[in-house]
This record gives sequence, C-alpha cells and structure tokens, in this order.
Amino acid sequence: MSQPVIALASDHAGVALKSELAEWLGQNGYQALDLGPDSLDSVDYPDYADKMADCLKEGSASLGVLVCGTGIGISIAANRHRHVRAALCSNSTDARLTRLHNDANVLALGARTMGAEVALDCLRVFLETEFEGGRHQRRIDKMS
Ligand SMILES: O=C(CO)[C@H](O)[C@H](O)[C@H](O)COP(=O)(O)O
Repeated sequence: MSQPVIALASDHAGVALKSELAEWLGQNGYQALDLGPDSLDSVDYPDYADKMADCLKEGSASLGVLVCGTGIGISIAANRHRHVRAALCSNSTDARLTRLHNDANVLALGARTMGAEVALDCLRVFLETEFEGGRHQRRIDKMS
C-alpha cells in the first residue's frame, strides 16, 4: 500500500522543527514532501503558505504542516486560499478537534512557542483523527 504524502513548509523560524517533523513522518509510515526552505536564511512566510496551497490544490499531498515562529502568520496566509483550512494548534486536543470538527487539511505550529515533543504529539493526533462529518460538514460548506 502506498504511504500517505504529507507536505511540510515553513519560514526560517520553522526550519529546524520542520526537519524533526519530517523525520518523524518518515519513521512512522508517511512520505514527507518538504516544500522548503532548507536553510536558515530569512524568508517570507506567505511565499511558503502559497507553496502549500498549490501543493494541496494539485493533489501532491493529502494534508500539510506549516511552521513559523508562532504559527500565526503562516496560517493567516494559508487561509487566504479557499481550499485551505489551516488550524493553529498548541496541543493535541486542538489537533484532534480541528480534524473532527473543521476537517482541517493543514496543521499550523509555532516553533518559537512550543517544544518539539508537543509538536510531534499534535502531528500524530492530527494524522490519526478522521473528520466527523454531519453537522460539521454543513458549516464547512458555508465557508467554501
Ligand atoms: O509570522 C510570524 C508571527 O506570527 C512568525 O512568527 C514569523 O516566523 C516571524 O514573524 C519571523 O520573524 P523574524 O524576526 O523575521 O525571524
């Protein structure tokens, strides 16, 4: 069976955490598709949010992970795209509920505001939780 492809992107503040997340994905049955950047040189998070939006639109990955310093800027930028539902999560409860209720297709994390252990916990729960549908689908339809 083919491995689910999970796209990752960040700004410079999120590069190190993004690498840890990509490594975890590779070790846990997923294929990590790293959209960059790969250096610590300063970049602008909207450019990488746009790369993620394009990647999801063309179907190269089913879900994505975005990382910046706080996760705020990059999630704001990603959510300007109609097909993106990026959720900034700070714990695994956020990650579970945003999959269950919002069918979030992008997990946003803050590299300067959370430790790698919590980030990995968010990622694991995000990937293991299915959308509940029902009344939640109606609400999502109102945003599309
Ligand atoms: O967009 C942000 C704030 O929500 C992110 O934390 C960015 O990573 C941050 O603004 C980058 O700041 P820097 O001073 O250019 O490293």
